[in-house]
Amino acid sequence: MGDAGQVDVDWIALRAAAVTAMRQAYAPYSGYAVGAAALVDDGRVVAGCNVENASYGLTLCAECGLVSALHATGGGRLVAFTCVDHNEELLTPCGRCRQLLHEHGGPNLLLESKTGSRPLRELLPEAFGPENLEDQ
Ligand SMILES: O=c1ccn([C@H]2C[C@H](O)[C@@H](CO)O2)c(=O)[nH]1
Ligand SMILES: [Zn+2]
Repeated sequence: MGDAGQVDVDWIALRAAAVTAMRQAYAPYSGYAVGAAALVDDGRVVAGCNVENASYGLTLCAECGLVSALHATGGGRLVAFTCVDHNEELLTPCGRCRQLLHEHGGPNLLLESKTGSRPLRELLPEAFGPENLEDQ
């Protein structure tokens, strides 16, 4: 972490972790391997790959594995995220995964893009989140 809440992100290292995860993908049905990696607020890097199923609708996106890894290794908040496909090209998370990332990183989570990075709030404006369930 740097000053004033700024985050120093090694995007190259993060992308390398996503590529490593992508190579572990189980995607025999779509043939579309995905790997995701994220920097956690304590400096850890967590990653995940997509895991498909013969019952297609049960497919787990790479982001699902990443969130599971986040909690399995100690929890924390996601601060920076990247995701690559089988060509090692950046991909934008599906709608469900934007919501998933919002839960664990909030609207300011940085997502790598071809032109730098952008906060999740730009991809998921006016998100529904945990704060909506307060004061019940
Ligand atoms: O954000 C996304 C979008 C798609 N996929 C996976 C799901 C499926 O296995 C394959 C094709 O949709 O890509 C992800 O892992 N993350
Ligand atoms: Zn998804």
